[in-house]
This record gives sequence, structure tokens and C-alpha cells, in this order.
Amino acid sequence: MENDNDEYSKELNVAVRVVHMVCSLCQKVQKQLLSSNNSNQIKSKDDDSLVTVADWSVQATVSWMLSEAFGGQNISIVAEEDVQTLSEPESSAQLGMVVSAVNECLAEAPKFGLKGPNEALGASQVLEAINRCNSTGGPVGQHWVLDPVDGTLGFVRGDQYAIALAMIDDGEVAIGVLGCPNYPVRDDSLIKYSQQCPVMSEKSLREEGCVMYTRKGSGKAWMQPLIHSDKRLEWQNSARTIHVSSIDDPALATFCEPVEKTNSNHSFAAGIANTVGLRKLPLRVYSMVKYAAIARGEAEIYMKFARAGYKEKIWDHAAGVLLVQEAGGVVTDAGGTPLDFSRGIYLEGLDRGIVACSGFKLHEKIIEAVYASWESSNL
Ligand SMILES: Nc1ncnc2c1ncn2[C@@H]1O[C@H](COP(=O)(O)O)[C@@H](OP(=O)(O)O)[C@H]1O
Ligand SMILES: [Mg+2]
Repeated sequence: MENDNDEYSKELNVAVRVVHMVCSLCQKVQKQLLSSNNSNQIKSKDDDSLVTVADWSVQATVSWMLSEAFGGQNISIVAEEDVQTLSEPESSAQLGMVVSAVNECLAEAPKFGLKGPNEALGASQVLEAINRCNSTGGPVGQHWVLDPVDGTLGFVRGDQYAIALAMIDDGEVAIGVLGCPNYPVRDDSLIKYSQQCPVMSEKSLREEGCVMYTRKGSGKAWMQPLIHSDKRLEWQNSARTIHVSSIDDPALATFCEPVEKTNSNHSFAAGIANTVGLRKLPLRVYSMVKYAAIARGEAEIYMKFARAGYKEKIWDHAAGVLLVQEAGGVVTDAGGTPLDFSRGIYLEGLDRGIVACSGFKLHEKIIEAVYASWESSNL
């Protein structure tokens, strides 16, 4: 990072360290999940989507650390999970696991240059930390935005997932931090990874991964490797800048999309790819790791076209969008308008889908193709 006087430098510093902490937590939980086939760690929410011990534990840990660093109870945090399922009597085993995971993680805070609690937190404090993240954001003031485990399906399948933390200031994303515990720091690693081990076993889980981060207006984005065993986070030595790819020839470009066709219309995207002249097969990846791949220059295009009526949430995009933009890329809705993070928990007014590209030329071509194809599509 640049120097300490930059705007949001304290916020960014704390956010990056906290995301490192919870990446480590997630790696442990994912390992346990895969080794013991421990379905006890997974629950269904009322909307039938999945939530795991990791989602709640990350949210509690980040909430506690941010509150500690920035003014107690008064900070505003918008996050995906609530305490409803976890507070039910049938969830007492999960609550116990969450409390242990949170305390184990907080006890490691000094390794990451932060201060944890003097005493272990009890169940009520953990629930309170999760519940405190009940802000709905909005156009005024600072709001932290957290997706504790983005790509929960990828997480439970031993695949890609991300921890996404952003801060919105007066409606604009000011900082973005993305923890990607299964995204190695080596170049070309995502493409190799998805070819070699689309679903990992516990043995193949490699302890590599990275945290990427940026600050609005910096024109830069950075990446740090995760730390392991007893190593401490050494900020200065470990960060390197990342940048989008310079490829602007569609024939050479790689495009990413969600794995699940319920989350994005694969055939519509394939039509766009064909119109624009993309030749490679889509790189299907869970979670905001897709934004990370664009920011790191491993792919050039990310398209997502959710079914009509689905409302995109700010925590699924804020950190990733800023990373791509500051690393040199462009992100808009499918009509070419920038995403609006100022209107509460949803990206209100989003036109059809999301298009993130490494540069303007590719972006323009995709938007034109969407415009031309839309009428004939069934979306
Ligand atoms: N029907 C739907 N259409 C589009 N996106 C959806 C969806 N249902 C869930 N999602 C979002 O897609 C995210 C996963 O992204 P991807 O498909 O790119 O891996 C989910 O994040 P969580 O896993 O955090 O719930 C969720 O927010
Ligand atoms: Mg998500």
C-alpha cells in the first residue's frame, strides 16, 4: 500500500488483516468439512440456500474486529447472514462450533498485527456480533459490506470461494478486499486449477491462496499470499501490484461465468461470446474469484445474466468491482451503466446483467452484442 496518510489507509489496513485472519479460519473449516464429510457444519436457510459454520464464524469475527477497531457499536455493517437459523434450538451444535472457530481465530489476531479480545467470547457475544451486521446501507455515510463466504456451494464442494469485504462511503465503494483461499498466487493458476482439480479432496487442498485489495482512486490493486503455520503477516514484503490483462482481441480472450446455470444464463452468454468472436470455452468459477481473475489478468471478461426478477446484492459485487476498476478494468451493468451501490442492500436499477472486462474495447463489444441479442432472448 502507499503511505499511511492516504484516505482510508487505516480502514484498508485493518480490513486486509482481518480478511487474512478469516481466510485461515475458512481453510480450516473447509478441510474439516471435506475430511470428515461433516454435514453437521452445513444448514439450509429458509430460502433453501446453504449456510455453514464458516459463514457465521467469519461474520462474527469480522464484525467483532471492525467494531473493536472503529468505534464500538456505532459502525454500520451490511452482511449476508442473520442469526435466525443459528439461534434455533436445533442449531446448538452449530453454535458451539461457531463459538470455537471464532475464538480460535480471534486468538490468532496478533499474528496478523491486530488485537483480539482479552477473554474468549461467549455464545451470546458471538450471536450479538453476527446480529450487529444488520445495516441496510444507503447513500449517506460509511457502511462496511461483507459476504462472509461468497460461493458457499464452491466452499462445500472443496472448490473456489471468496471472503469479500468492502466499505462504501456516501454511496461509492471506497475500499475493496477479497480473500481467495483456494486461488494460488502463481500466474495462470486459476485456469490450471480448474483443469486439474475441479473438486478437491482434503489431500489436494493446497495451503496457498491470496488476499487482494484496493482503494478507490489509487489506480492500483495489490495481492498478498496467505500466511501459514506460525508465520506472521509481513505487510511490506509480501504485497505485489496486480493489473488487468492487455489482451483486447476477442479471439484470445478468456471469459468467466458462474458455475451454476441457475445463477446465470449460460446459453445467452454463449450467444454473446459467439457474436463477439470469443473462441475459448468459458471458465466457470464459483464466487467473486471471477472478479479477482479479471483484476489479476488471468481472464478478460466476466458476464453474469441472472434470471429476470433476481435482485443482485451489494455484498456479492462491491469488493470485486472496485478491484477490477482500480486494476485497470471496466464494470457496468449490461446496458453500460456503472453499478449503483448507494441504494441499500440491492443493486437497484440494474439493467439485465453484469459485464466486467479488462478494457474498454472488449467491454464495448460485449455491451453492443447484448443490445443486439436481447430482443430475441427469453430472459
Ligand atoms: N438465482 C440466482 N441468480 C443469480 N445469482 C444468485 C442466485 N441465487 C444466488 N445467487 C448469488 O450468486 C452467488 C454465487 O455466485 P456464483 O454463482 O458466481 O458462484 C451467491 O452468493 P453466496 O454463495 O454468497 O450465497 C448468491 O448471492
Ligand atoms: Mg455471495
